[in-house]
Amino acid sequence: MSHFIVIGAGQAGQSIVTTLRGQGFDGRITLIGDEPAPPYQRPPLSKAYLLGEMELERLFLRPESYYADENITLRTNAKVTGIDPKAKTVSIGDEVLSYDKLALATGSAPRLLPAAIGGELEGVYTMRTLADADAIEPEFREGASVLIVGGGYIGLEAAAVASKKGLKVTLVEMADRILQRVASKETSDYFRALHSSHGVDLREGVGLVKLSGDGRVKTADLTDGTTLDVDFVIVGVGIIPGTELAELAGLALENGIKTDLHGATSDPDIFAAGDCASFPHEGVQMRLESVGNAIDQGAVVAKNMLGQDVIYTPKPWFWSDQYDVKLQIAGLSTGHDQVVIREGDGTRSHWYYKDGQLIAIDAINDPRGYMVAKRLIESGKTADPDKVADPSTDLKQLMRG
Ligand SMILES: NC(=O)c1ccc[n+]([C@@H]2O[C@H](COP(=O)([O-])OP(=O)(O)OC[C@H]3O[C@@H](n4cnc5c(N)ncnc54)[C@H](O)[C@@H]3O)[C@@H](O)[C@H]2O)c1
Repeated sequence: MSHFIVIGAGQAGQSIVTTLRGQGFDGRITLIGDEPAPPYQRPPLSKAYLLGEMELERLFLRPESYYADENITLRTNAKVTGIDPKAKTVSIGDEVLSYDKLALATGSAPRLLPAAIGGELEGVYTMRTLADADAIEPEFREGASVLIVGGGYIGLEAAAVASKKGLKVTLVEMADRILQRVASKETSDYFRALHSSHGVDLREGVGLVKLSGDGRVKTADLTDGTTLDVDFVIVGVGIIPGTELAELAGLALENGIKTDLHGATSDPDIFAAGDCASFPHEGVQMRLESVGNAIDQGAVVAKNMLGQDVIYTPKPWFWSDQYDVKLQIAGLSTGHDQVVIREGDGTRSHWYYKDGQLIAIDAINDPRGYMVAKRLIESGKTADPDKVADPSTDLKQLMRG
């Protein structure tokens, strides 16, 4: 009987095994993860879970009984230590498992601050895993002072939770503006104003010089010359794709584990999906760090592991919850040459165009605008910018062109 092994029990790994069974694969499946919990959703960790508004079980992607019901061997707390592509085996310490097809869904790890600037002091946290969220949660005491390093989604979502819980929040972003890697200037402007209105001391173009303390962090020296007293620090300075096993196995790497349009690595029996994997897109090896990518690319990889011929076409979508604001993003705004702002009753959306073509939307409390733009983008259609900007235009009319 064929044995398919999936390394990495996150969103992409779950998508692969679910799709394998959904497609009728009746061979053996082993899903291996190094965390104690079964596959769970990460997005709520920096939002509802941290706020104490979500039970642990609701984080799980499937009830624990699912794996036995679907005859999937779920190995938790198991760290794969090596892959031998010639022998087609995977090692977990001394244990050796043989595979027919293998998928790497090894995700990513948070970038850490160097020990030389205090990154290893107690009270300095990253925010990626359930264990991270559980470790930080007790620090969220009303009146405590937190420094957040990094103005990406991790930093901003953590800042929103901290502010809501009555902490004194300072956030430093080294780049000129928050969200520079992932969003437009217009969207950065909106979120800067939102956080400032909630009392967050948000400093852009400011980095960290050093964290100090006797064992536990007490102060932070910043590049703007100030020194802050801090109770704890959250570091959200980006991620590093999980390529170590692939590298040890001699697989090709390029901006992550290099895959082709089918999600196959340089070894035809080994596939990769999710944060760890790059794929060809418009002349570059692109990597998308998102739940949507993990799910969609995972599904494509599963089908191709079964010998189908499915090509991965990314349809990027993201979301972020901060205070009472829901940001929904479809498409990629990179390279846009025009931004159209549409404002309605409590809604706002930024529509991005390149050479007259709608390429992305950032919708702020505007689920209808998001749905319409997402459909247009995914079907390669566009919408007249003047009509988009006019709040009296019925969104359904945009769909008709
Ligand atoms: N809602 C969502 O979609 C969501 C939520 C949370 C996390 N995530 C994802 O999780 C991953 C990690 O998130 P993230 O926010 O850590 O990564 P990120 O790469 O999106 O943002 C990191 C930010 O830190 C800044 N930075 C780097 N070094 C710094 C320093 N020394 N001092 C100050 N600023 C510094 C960078 O300029 C950047 O703006 C990303 O893929 C992110 O998209 C997504």
